[in-house]
Amino acid sequence: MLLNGLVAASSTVAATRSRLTKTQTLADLIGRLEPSEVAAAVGLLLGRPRQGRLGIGWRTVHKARPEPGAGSVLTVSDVDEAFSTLVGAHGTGSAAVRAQTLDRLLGRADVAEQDYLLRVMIGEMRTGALEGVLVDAAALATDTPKEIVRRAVMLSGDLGGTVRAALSGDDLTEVGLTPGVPVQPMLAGSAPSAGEATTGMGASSVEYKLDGARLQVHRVGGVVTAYTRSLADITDRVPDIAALVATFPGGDLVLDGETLALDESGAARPFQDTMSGLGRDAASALHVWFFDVLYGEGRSLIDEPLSVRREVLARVAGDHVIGGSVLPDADPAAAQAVLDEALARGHEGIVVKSLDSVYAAGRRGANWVKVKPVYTYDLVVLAVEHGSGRRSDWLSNLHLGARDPDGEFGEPGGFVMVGKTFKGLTDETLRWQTSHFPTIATGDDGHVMRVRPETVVEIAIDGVQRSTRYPGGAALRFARVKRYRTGVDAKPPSEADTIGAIRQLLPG
Ligand SMILES: Nc1ncnc2c1ncn2[C@@H]1O[C@H](COP(=O)(O)OP(=O)(O)OP(=O)(O)O)[C@@H](O)[C@H]1O
Repeated sequence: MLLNGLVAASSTVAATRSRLTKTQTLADLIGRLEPSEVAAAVGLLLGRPRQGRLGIGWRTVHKARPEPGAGSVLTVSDVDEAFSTLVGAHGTGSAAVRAQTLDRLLGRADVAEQDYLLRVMIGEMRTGALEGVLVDAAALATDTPKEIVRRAVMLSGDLGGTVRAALSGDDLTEVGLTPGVPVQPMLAGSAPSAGEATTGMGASSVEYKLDGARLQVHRVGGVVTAYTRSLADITDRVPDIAALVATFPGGDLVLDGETLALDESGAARPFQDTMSGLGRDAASALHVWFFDVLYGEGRSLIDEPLSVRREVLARVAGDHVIGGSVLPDADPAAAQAVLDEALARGHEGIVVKSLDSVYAAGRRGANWVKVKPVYTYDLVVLAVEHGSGRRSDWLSNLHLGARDPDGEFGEPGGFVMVGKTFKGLTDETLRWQTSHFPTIATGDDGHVMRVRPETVVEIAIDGVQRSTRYPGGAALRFARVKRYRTGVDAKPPSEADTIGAIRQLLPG
């Protein structure tokens, strides 16, 4: 397929708010792709080349931009090949190879194609929200139920591969959970109180919500591998946990849990300590509690109710199962008692889970509901101001954006500014952000450095007020930085909190 077909489809998708039009446009496009082009095309559409990061900054690209060509000659495969050359170039002479590759590629592209490629190459494409639409489009193009495509993507962790398999006529229902292949974790919705979390839930498991880092641990043929929330392999940073899981009874396993640093008295330590434990070799202070099992006793358990999974978990992980209580029916007072107990032990809150529910990989829903007494939101840094006074050498004040998936207040899939903060930044965090943001800068007027919207930061607030200054009509009150969602605790911008969630806190 010619690149310009993909660029045209992509601009149709960006120009409409109708999910149906987006889906149909992409379904048409998918229907015209050769199976061999699918992975590259999906990568281009999502702004995430299948080769991974191309290591090209906006400066290089702005310098490198040659005169546009006539267009309509580049194919998706040409682009894919050029990207492979770019990531494959190492060592002496690699700079010249990269410059030449870039020049050849862009010299054959017209203006629209150049713009598209540049945005993909520097990672400026904001299409995280497109993943769901692509799943629907693949379902439509191959006449497969959406749920089946979605499930295959979650279980294989590979959207491009799933679309290719569907196009080639493979039976996607056969894609199952495979120990060793990490799956998107199930996520929690939220409720303002224990009472509201239990409403309508029926029998539930009310668990402590530990303020650590999510860990998915696989054991295959005795070999243990641990993954973060965003499915990065961190086995070598949690050797004690890997050794512990190696001693659990039975064969292959997939466990879901939380790792946390504890002090000598057994009390939870601040979140930063967990992170530095993961960062250094001194991982011995890290403990782990499991709250779910996805594979065990010789079979996949994701379609079993939580009640069954918890029984297996108790047999497999024994003392390492997370604390909490099982409630036979909705019982606000009992759930509140578990919340009080969790807070008294220094935990963040509780997660109330329906005992009837299956493990819905990658889903945030009503079957897991978290309750935390402090409001925290994961927002995206849109820009950062150069500091003044004591902070004049640092990048300090952050401009914070909430996700706007439907384009209610701007571009669909974009971000709406809801506030600024320089509170809560430690010297270490200031140092980190001062070196990080220039690597993703898209412009700098000497006061404000604009950055690609990809850094997620967890912000605590006291509330939200009406605002005429910000386009979403909402401004954060007393925003302060809790932590960056990077590294082991990474969260992608496509999962940041939405402007809708922030506006829910508006008074009256
Ligand atoms: N008992 C538990 N059950 C499920 N998750 C738990 C539990 N204890 C701690 N967690 C953590 O809580 C997270 C869900 O809550 P929360 O939303 O506050 O965290 P998050 O990482 O910001 O967001 P997300 O819900 O998007 O994962 C899980 O990802 C997991 O890391």
